[in-house]
Amino acid sequence: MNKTPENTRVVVGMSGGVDSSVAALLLKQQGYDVIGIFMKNWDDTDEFGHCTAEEDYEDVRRVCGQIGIPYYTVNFEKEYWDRVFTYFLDEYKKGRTPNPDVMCNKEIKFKAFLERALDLGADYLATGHYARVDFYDGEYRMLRGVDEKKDQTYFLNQLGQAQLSRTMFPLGHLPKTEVREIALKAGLATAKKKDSTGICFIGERNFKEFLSSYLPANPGDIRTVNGELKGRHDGLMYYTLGQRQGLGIGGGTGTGEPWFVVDKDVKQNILYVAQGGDHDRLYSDRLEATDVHWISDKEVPATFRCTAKFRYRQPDQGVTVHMKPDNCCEVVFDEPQRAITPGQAVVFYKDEVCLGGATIDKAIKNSELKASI
Ligand SMILES: Nc1ncnc2c1ncn2[C@@H]1O[C@H](COP(=O)(O)OP(=O)(O)OP(=O)(O)O)[C@@H](O)[C@H]1O
Repeated sequence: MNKTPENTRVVVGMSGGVDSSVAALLLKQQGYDVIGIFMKNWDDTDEFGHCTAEEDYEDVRRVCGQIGIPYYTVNFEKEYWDRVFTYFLDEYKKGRTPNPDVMCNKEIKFKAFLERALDLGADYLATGHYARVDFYDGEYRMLRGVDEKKDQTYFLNQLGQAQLSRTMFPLGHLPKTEVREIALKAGLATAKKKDSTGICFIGERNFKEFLSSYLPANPGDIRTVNGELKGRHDGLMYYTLGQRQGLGIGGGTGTGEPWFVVDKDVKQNILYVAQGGDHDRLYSDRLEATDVHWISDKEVPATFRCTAKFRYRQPDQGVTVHMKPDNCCEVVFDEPQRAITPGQAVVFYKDEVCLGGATIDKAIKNSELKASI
């Protein structure tokens, strides 16, 4: 049977936000057999019995009613806990800064959820992500969303051929402003809803309080890069490289500039700080990464040039990638980079195409290399 929109079933991941609402609306208008599914991954009932997932589901219900599509709910709390939250805590325990959104896309949205959608007879899973999929030279490719400010390929870097062959991103070719306009024109209940923020599925939290309820805090010394004692930290897990706020130490001494986190010594439990947001200690020339993943199944050269992002929304940086054994790589930067953070993702691009990504393990200065020869 020839596939037409009418006989193509698409499950849309409905978050109760404007993006997934418009994704579902557009697919329905194109004639697809659309089903909306809301995923619950976290029990977020607070001490007052208030639960944002319930409010979001209420929005999903209203919007699906307006669009005229059936809707269901699935629960992946256990999978989220086992595959995303456990990793999240483990990374913090190691003094690293994890990226739960990347892991959630890999393990939940485009694994557990996609599998469930296919079990329900869907041909595709669609989401409101700002990214595009195309088929070129015998393979699926993931391209950046055309709205540069909203492009979400950074978080989707772990998808592969199997996922992309079953994925639709109906908003990838639209600017966000147009998505809002479409929602307003259609009178969708979520048209004016604010974009979601905070930790993936867990939402906006007092980060310190939240983390301390899962991991014991281990206070220790704050020292300058010259070893001078500057104060006490509440636990290394609360701090990220390049961070300025929340150190509890004023300027006033030395150069008078504010203090920044420049290093963490997990073994000795010391937080290292230096003055000035552009301090030399914050910069590195290359990084080592693990768990390298390529979206294409074609063989990757041992060394190649491309661009990379080391954090979401960073402009692309020129790099040379050297593949290493055991799925590792070394990434050499054209220009020194600030605050390369272990645990975060490095994501590779060739023009519009997202090539894949890896987990940053270590930032390295060229001077360290020379010193060790
Ligand atoms: N609870 C959920 N259930 C099902 N799908 C979800 C859920 N949360 C997010 N998604 C899917 O993942 C996409 C990206 O999620 P993200 O958290 O980045 O939301 P967003 O960009 O604010 O989008 P939205 O406006 O749809 O909330 C959503 O557009 C939606 O398709």
